[in-house]
Amino acid sequence: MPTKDNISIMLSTDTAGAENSGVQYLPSPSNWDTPRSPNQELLPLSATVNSRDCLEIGGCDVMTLVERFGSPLYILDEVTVRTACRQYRDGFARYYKGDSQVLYASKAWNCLAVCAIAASEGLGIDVVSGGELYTALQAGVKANKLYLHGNNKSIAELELAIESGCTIVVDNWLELHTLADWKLPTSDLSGESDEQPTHSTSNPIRIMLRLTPGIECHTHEYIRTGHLDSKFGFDPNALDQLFAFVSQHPNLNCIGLHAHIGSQIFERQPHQDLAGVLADFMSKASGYGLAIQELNVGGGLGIRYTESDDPPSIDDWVKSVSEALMSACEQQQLPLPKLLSEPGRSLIGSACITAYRVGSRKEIPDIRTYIAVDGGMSDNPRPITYQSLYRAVVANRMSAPATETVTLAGKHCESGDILIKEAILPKTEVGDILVVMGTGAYNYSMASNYNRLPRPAAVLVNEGEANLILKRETYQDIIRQDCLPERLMPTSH
Ligand SMILES: Cc1ncc(COP(=O)(O)O)c(C=O)c1O
Ligand SMILES: N[C@@H](CCCC[NH3+])C(=O)O
Repeated sequence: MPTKDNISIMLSTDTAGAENSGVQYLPSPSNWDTPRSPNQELLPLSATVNSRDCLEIGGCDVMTLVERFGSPLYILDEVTVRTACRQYRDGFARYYKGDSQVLYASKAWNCLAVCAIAASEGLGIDVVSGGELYTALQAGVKANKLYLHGNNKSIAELELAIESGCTIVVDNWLELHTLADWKLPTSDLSGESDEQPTHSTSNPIRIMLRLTPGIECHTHEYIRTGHLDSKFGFDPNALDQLFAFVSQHPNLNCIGLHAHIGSQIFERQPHQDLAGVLADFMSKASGYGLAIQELNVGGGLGIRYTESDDPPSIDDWVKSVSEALMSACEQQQLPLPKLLSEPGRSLIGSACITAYRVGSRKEIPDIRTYIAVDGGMSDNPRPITYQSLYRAVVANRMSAPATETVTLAGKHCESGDILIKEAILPKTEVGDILVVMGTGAYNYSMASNYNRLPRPAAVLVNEGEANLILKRETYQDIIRQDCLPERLMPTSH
């Protein structure tokens, strides 16, 4: 965390042209005592600049981390993740008069260490596949805090969820029928086993229903989910049929309703509207005898990727959602349900940076200068997928004034492999460490081996210590799943 000593170092380096150098992105000193909302910062909360003019995260010099762990390197700041978890958790405890539970939407970054951190802060985990569920279980997350999503869950995924005892967020009729007809284990039917059946009418399957709320929000069309024309959730026009079906199947224990409207949202109104819509749905469900105990408003709060992004703070978002749900329940004279939320990006996005080494430079007079780094769309597919904007700094010369506009390119065999189209940077040299900020969400989790690049390592930093949380892949890892039929072996040629 920032200390008085490194505050003065930072101030001594930022006198010349700080507004135009990497130093401009440091969290503001006036807010260091009361941490700012992580989703409103470009750099992690612990970011400082040391006497070598190098960026430090979690008390670790980024240059030194790259020398030790190689590049590209995801660097995750523990303080920032924990701060975001606490701001959500404590915010709901403060503003919402009923019970609440924050679930980390682990699709943003699912791995053992991140699941373990979220769980240690009292959060549950939202998983969206057998792989994410397995990881969370292996990280020691308790099944009663796990919720399985997915619009096309396989039988094997449902089995894992039922066996482990996590809650299933049912998305569609096929899944609902499958669960309603779920066979009891044969051992239970024969009565020969002492083992408790995983479910029965006396121990029904715990489900929630995902409903499409019909709410539009302003975000990229690929990451909008709450509008009627969405592949996710039950159509709100078929609620009578849905609630009637669920109420007639005693081996389904429907404890709650869920909706999620989209991701990277800066407006507060859509989530306030959602709280009202969910309260309406809950009231309708009670007409069918369904005792809904939990309402889940999903995730979606955006983060600052560039100076012009202006998301509400976590605290503001939590307050407005809590107040909206309390007021909707009061109007409809409903008891306050347990309020669940599922933030992903705003919990982890701003906690991580990606460090690259600068390589080749190509100057095309009067057109553009390309600077290439040693990663690209395989470690951060967001720019090429959603035209997402990022900002970068040169980590080993944080106070050097930015003097040129360049295009930051990846190393993939793809012209669209551009991380930042117009990066304003100091003149870079081969070997400089270029840091792209805000890469905690949907970077590692969407990473690929395109062009057979090994996926980068990730380190967790805190108070001067760096722990590896993901090993860098090797070439052996790259061919691990390859099979070479015998007739193709070199000796048979
Ligand atoms: C069902 C569900 N919950 C939670 C999230 C997390 O969203 P975000 O990362 O924007 O908070 C998503 C992603 O959009 C989602 O689909
Ligand atoms: N992958 C998207 C977010 C999708 C969230 C899942 N519904 C992104 O990178 O912005």
